[in-house]
Amino acid sequence: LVSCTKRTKTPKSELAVCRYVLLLAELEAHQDAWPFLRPVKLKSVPGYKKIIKKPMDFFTIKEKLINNMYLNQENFVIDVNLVFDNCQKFNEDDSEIGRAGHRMKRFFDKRWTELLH
Ligand SMILES: Cc1ncccc1N[C@@H](C)c1ccc2c(c1)OCCCO2
Repeated sequence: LVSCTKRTKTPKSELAVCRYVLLLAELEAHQDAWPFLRPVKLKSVPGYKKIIKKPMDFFTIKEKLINNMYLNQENFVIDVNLVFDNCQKFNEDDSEIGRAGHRMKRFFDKRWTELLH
């Protein structure tokens, strides 16, 4: 993972990267994270490729984080929210995956706010 001590950035964005790394680790460890840990296999989920224009998952977010592809915090939050928006679009609210998505979104929103203060 990104070494939080690497002095390649201004201290402010360095702290931000540590915040994302921490938060992402919490998301991945959450008991309801199972549908979101890896990219959806488009061949094993009929309709997903057609309906979801921009697939996203926690592993892909981690890779982007490690490759320093989040130049500002907005892009990190945009990708995390993409995971949950895709989930709401494809899954019924009253379904296993739909409910997991709502719980994960609530958890993320809470932790994101806490980490900002
Ligand atoms: C987030 C999401 N949204 C819509 C569909 C799937 C997913 N997640 C993927 C990883 C998944 C979860 C459960 C699955 C599945 C695949 O394989 C097909 C068989 C049933 O079990």
